[in-house]
Amino acid sequence: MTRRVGWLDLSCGASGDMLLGALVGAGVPLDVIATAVDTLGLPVRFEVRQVRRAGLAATKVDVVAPAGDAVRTWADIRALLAGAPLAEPVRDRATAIFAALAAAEARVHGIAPDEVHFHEVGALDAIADVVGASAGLAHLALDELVATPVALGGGRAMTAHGVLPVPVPAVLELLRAAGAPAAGGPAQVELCTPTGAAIVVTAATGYGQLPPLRVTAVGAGAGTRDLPGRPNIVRVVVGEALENADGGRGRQGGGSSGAPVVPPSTGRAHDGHSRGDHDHGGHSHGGHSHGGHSHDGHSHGRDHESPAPPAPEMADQAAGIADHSGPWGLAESGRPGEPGDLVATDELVLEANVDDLDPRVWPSVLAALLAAGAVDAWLTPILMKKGRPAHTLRALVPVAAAPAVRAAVFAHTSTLGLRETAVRKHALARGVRVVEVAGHAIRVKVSPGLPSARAGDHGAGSQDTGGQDAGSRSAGNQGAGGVAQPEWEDVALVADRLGWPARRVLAAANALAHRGEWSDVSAPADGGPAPT
Ligand SMILES: O=C([S-])c1cc(C(=O)S)c[n+]([C@@H]2O[C@H](COP(=O)(O)O)[C@@H](O)[C@H]2O)c1
Ligand code: NI
Repeated sequence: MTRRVGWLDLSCGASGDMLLGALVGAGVPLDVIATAVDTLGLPVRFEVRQVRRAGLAATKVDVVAPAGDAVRTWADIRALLAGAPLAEPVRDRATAIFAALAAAEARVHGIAPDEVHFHEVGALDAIADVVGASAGLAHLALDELVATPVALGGGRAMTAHGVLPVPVPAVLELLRAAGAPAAGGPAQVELCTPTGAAIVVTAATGYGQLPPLRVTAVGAGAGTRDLPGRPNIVRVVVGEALENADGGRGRQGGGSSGAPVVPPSTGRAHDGHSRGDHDHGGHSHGGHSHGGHSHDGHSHGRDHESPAPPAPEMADQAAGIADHSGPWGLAESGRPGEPGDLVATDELVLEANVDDLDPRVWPSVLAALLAAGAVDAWLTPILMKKGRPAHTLRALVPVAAAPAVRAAVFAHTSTLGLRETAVRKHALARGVRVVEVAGHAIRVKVSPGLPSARAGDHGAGSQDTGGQDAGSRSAGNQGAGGVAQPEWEDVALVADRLGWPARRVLAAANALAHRGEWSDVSAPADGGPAPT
């Protein structure tokens, strides 16, 4: 009998939405996934679109869920899964995935599994990822699922626990418990999330390179961000095992597909959902405070990844990823940037005058251009030929992203043409630091400014007027020529979590930045949106 074998390429990490995209890309009907998730009766839905990641076509699955979802306990989720009319294999696998997450959280925080309160990983979109992936895997009906070692990334991630080192503790614990192979890097960002790791270690029957297969389907699941130089995707390959393909070579693991597959080292049964090394039994639930951190919000950073950036600003904007070259980015010469360096890049400005688009469409146009790789996109009201009120749409675009942004302009607007101008952009070398406002991390973009601007600097705060405006021009201990800009998305998120007016959070972040009271975090958090 033909054995159906799947292979996961996790060389760019793993997250729930990337795995879902890979499954859909490999031919799992979205309906199969959506129908399973619908049985839970949660206010979530899926959106699927085709995108490009570093030039490769990939399937992007987004879980659309209301913000501000409640924290759930392991018991809440277990009961939700137990009570839903799910197919048994789907329920079993989803329960096993969350059981693995609960066991990992419990160990990391030194509490019992029943005391675990999930934050991000218990949010609606994570539940949809887990149940959807379980349904997709059941649909593929694989006899084996082999995974490459998972790329973990590095640096720091901003989470409901505050700023955590990457790999985050829950990911490491999931890997340890499953005996799964992994490696740090290749980028200094969070490449593998707890949800991604939990799905992988629960579903994988072994680890290794692509087994000998007659390939029948290939899917590429996209992460949210398009990162220069490295496709931010998970790939799944499905095929029929070539049973004699090892030509008599011994096999390293229990895989029957002929591949040198290494089984997980814990000796668990590989039925796809049996995890003998965890205590996932029925429990009662108590309160829990995760290791003294505050947990009153959610951040859903799901993807990751960065190449060695050609221009730090591009990396900043595309991915919220710090450069790898030192705290101040790469100088024009290519050497690690020093404070005061100007970093120059060649980019394009794409523009078109448009007089016939429904004005309600414009915000989605700007969003689409940014998603396609534009560094910035903006509108200017104009009066054009024939006295018509209209808009000029402009996008600042790295050369490599121009094809995707051009395509997005034509797809999302009514224009029949566009103009392009080559521009040279000069950006101050900058780094990313993190300040904490009432226990919540906020990223701050920091540059000491040009030496000429710092010439009259007489030391930190010497020219500062205090208050919230001063924070943006007087970058902590960098002096009056410097710049420190709190990330607005982080400020808004923290304001929401604290129930404070955003201007109060902004003022507090600016004051901390002005005093240089930040942590030396060279990689920005990945839990929040990319810095802009
Ligand atoms: O939600 C919880 S409890 C949580 C725990 C941990 C630990 O490592 S402990 C980390 N995180 C971070 O949340 C985001 C989202 O994760 P998903 O798996 O839901 O995509 C991510 O940055 C995790 O590192 C959450
Ligand atoms: Ni945790």
